[in-house]
Amino acid sequence: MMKISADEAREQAWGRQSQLTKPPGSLGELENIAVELAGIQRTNEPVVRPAGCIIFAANHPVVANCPEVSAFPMEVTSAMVANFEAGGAASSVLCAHHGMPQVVVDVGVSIDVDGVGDLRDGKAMSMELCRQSIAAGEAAVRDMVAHSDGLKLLILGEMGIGNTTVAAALTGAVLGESAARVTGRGTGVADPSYIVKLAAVRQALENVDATSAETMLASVGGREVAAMVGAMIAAAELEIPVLVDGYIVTSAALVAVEMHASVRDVLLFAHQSREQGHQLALKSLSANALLDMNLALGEASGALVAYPMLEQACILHNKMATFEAAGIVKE
Ligand SMILES: O=C(O)c1ccc[n+]([C@@H]2O[C@H](COP(=O)([O-])O)[C@@H](O)[C@H]2O)c1
Ligand SMILES: Cc1cc2nc[nH]c2cc1C
Repeated sequence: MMKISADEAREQAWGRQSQLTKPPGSLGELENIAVELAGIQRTNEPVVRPAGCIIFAANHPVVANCPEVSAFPMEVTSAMVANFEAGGAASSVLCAHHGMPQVVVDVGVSIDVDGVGDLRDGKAMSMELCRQSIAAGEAAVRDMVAHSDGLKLLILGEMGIGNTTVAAALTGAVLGESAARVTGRGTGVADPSYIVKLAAVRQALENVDATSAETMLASVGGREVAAMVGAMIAAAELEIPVLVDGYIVTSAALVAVEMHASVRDVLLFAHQSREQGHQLALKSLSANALLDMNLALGEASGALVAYPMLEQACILHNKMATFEAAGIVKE
């Protein structure tokens, strides 16, 4: 298919929307989605099939050192990886339903936690490990593209007990927000644990290396978040739209956009998570999330629920009749 410039594609797409048999603007957000996808894909025939879903999984030393930050133990991360592979996780069920491949990439589920520092002292990862994780994310996208018949949409998700603490620390660091404004309940921590979680995020924000987005990622991030940063950078280079899931994926988006502003152009935001910090992150990215369904699961579930809306936006854009073709006189 002939590629045109992003501006030209958006202009043509708005032109087509205005000719379709509907009052102008009556398909609301579906029109914006179609035009946005047209711009990213640089065509007036946007499509989201074939789509692919990558889940990055990792554990976090902070959970070993301070288990109160999550309502679940870190063993659940590996158990859930097995559940994805067996097809029993929410996102596996939805991927199978959509006929979409789900690839699970282990970027550090088995970690050595003995005597290892964590995000509370600004030592979540060495810069070397952080860069390796970013590279793993980039490689996963390139691999998925190589094994697909022209990937048209990338859905990113994560699995990692403790990573709402990571997302809170990163969001607080990038946005300069307080721990209280970015820390939520994650998997459902009760009040006494929430106080400990809040203190962990506060400590991380005191010790974060705020020299650059990358140093923030290394000092208070996590491997799966770094991998998603790499995945977004690769997708932007390949002009593949990315449907962003919840709070943790959005915290990766904050970092990726700081590192490469052009990443923002390929991102669409599926939903507003229950996590309070997510709203602040979305606002700072000028993102208009498609759904607000009180979801707090992660693993790409919200993006997979929103996916049919993208598909419908495309088929309406490509297949509806124009006024001229239908012989309807507008005025
Ligand atoms: O994506 C979200 O907004 C989201 C909100 C709450 C929880 N999660 C998921 O739950 C896990 C992290 O929760 P926690 O309490 O262990 O930090 C991790 O595996 C995420 O996929 C995800
Ligand atoms: C059971 C379970 C499933 C998940 N999926 C993503 N994060 C999760 C966290 C838990 C605890």
